[in-house]
Amino acid sequence: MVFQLKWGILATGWIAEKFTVDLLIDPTTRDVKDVSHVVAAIASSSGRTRAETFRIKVKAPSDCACYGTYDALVNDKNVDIIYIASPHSHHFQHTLECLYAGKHVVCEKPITVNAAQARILYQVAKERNLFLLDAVWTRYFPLSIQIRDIISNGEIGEVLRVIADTSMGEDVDDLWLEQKRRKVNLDLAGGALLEIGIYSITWIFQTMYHTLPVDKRQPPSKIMSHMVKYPKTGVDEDTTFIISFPTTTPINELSRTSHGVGMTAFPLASDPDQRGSAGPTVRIQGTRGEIQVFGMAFQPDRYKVIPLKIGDQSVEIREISCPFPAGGHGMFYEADEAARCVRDGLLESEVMPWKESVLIMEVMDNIRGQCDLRYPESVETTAFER
Ligand SMILES: NC(=O)C1=CN([C@@H]2O[C@H](COP(=O)(O)OP(=O)(O)OC[C@H]3O[C@@H](n4cnc5c(N)ncnc54)[C@H](OP(=O)(O)O)[C@@H]3O)[C@@H](O)[C@H]2O)C=CC1
Ligand SMILES: O=C1OC[C@@H](O)[C@H](O)[C@H]1O
Repeated sequence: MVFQLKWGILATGWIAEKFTVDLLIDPTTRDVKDVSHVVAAIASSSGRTRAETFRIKVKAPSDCACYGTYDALVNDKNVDIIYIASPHSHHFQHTLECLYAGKHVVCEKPITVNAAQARILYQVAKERNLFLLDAVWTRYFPLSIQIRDIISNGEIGEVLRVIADTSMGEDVDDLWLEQKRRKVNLDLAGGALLEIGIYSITWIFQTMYHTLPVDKRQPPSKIMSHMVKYPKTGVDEDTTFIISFPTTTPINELSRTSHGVGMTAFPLASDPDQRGSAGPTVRIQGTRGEIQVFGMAFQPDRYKVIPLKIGDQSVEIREISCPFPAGGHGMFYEADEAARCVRDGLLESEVMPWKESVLIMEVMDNIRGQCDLRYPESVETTAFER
């Protein structure tokens, strides 16, 4: 039996289009036969015409409802789950609105602006018995799953250092002048850390934290950071951080730490020619070898497993390519995960547990706190404003 999930799309911007197009791709093209997706409704706060134009553009069926308010969408009885694609400044309010209306939710990254908001969302989802997913898409890729498995199987030994760089190579003044100004707008919780630095943190967490058995996962023991602000708006345009974790392998009774070095920037590029000439964007370094990930850290397409050479033994390097099937953007993987969780009556996904999602928000709070980046109270608030 194929389980069918009926989606509502909240907001019609850039990523909403990518996600909706991916939802409409036949799942069997990626060898998925147990779940399928229906785009049941689309809502735009800019009016019904905008929602209808979006529906036609993404080629959603003509019986898909189009609304000019988010309120109408959350009250549509034909919708099981809502994908939230508004700016992150609005994720807390929009997710609460959906949960209070009894809808399951997949919310774009970052799930909220701060950890306090995320805790409230997960609490409400729990109380109302609703599924809620932090849609940091990269985690759900086959590439990420394969890499986590290689690490969990011990193939590169204990991971003691991860270096992850998510830097876009975008002119910040151009961002500010263009329609993409959301990314550097303080009022919309802009800045490199929340926009793309979250992917460097994702790589650090999914390789150094998530690969441990649940009862061995420990929060970071220390975080250090440095930020460069964009003078016109005060958001960060370039942020670097070190996140240390306690390890489970003390040396001579002394505690030992592993650490992730994360970088993120708008004006610099981690993969300048987009062909990997500058090297990997993520390096996962273990005591018996290294995994190198190529391509933008949010959408990598290949990786190498490089065993440590010991003595004269020959070393076999494996290079694995993971293209997205059917011309997809790669967002269908998180949708499939959501469908399976809803089908199985789960409230959270094992791939991105609520606890880990909150921890990641705490890390970003900590970095912002160290570097004095605070958003307006209307954005940081934990009050629900109807
Ligand atoms: N996973 C990924 O790869 C990506 C994720 N993202 C995340 O998705 C979210 C949206 O990003 P993106 O699509 O680039 O943003 P856009 O600016 O392209 O779209 C955001 C949409 O949100 C709606 N919206 C509601 N309130 C506001 C408001 N006050 N100001 C502006 N827009 C508003 C609008 O849709 P409408 O008028 O229809 O209501 C708007 O089109 C962000 O949180 C971002 O972090 C972004 C890009 C890639
Ligand atoms: O989340 C993101 O990942 C993909 C990028 O293109 C985009 O700018 C960013 O928001």
